[in-house]
Amino acid sequence: MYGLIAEGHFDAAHFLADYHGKCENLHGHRWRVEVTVESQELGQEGTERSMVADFGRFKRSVAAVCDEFDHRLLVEQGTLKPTTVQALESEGFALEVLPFRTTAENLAHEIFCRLEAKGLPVVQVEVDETPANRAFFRR
Ligand SMILES: Nc1nc2c(c(=O)[nH]1)N=C([C@H](O)[C@H](O)COP(=O)(O)OP(=O)(O)OP(=O)(O)O)CN2
Ligand SMILES: [Zn+2]
Repeated sequence: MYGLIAEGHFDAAHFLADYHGKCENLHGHRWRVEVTVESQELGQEGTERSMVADFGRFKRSVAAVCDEFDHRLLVEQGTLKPTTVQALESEGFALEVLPFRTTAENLAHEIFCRLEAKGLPVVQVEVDETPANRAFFRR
């Protein structure tokens, strides 16, 4: 098996509804993202001959997905009143409303799916909320 690993990161704010602790309040993280791709075979021709994927293409794809969350308020759909969402947007704040609770586990899964949709042979996405808090999604 061959593999590559690329790292990305994004800074964002979030809160965990129903948490019953300090994380229910709005706070921020610098999320670190580590993506692993694997393949039994290497490319046969062209730019990606003898590669799992071009490091450049791989890194840019990871960065592009991280950018979709960067400097945004990540909001689980339905956890803020529509009038609050409208008020924040009318102030010019960028929100990313997501159909899941914004845990590191769910973010790892979402990033996995977005990278897979770009055609990368992803096998694992690790998401660190802090150097001590790490989650991953693996398939
Ligand atoms: N399994 C998970 N547990 C928690 C998640 C998560 O995504 N998955 N997220 C949070 C919060 O987002 C929180 O920001 C991080 O939790 P916590 O470790 O409690 O906070 P600190 O890093 O500030 O830790 P201190 O030890 O208080 O400094 C909670 N749980
Ligand atoms: Zn948090």
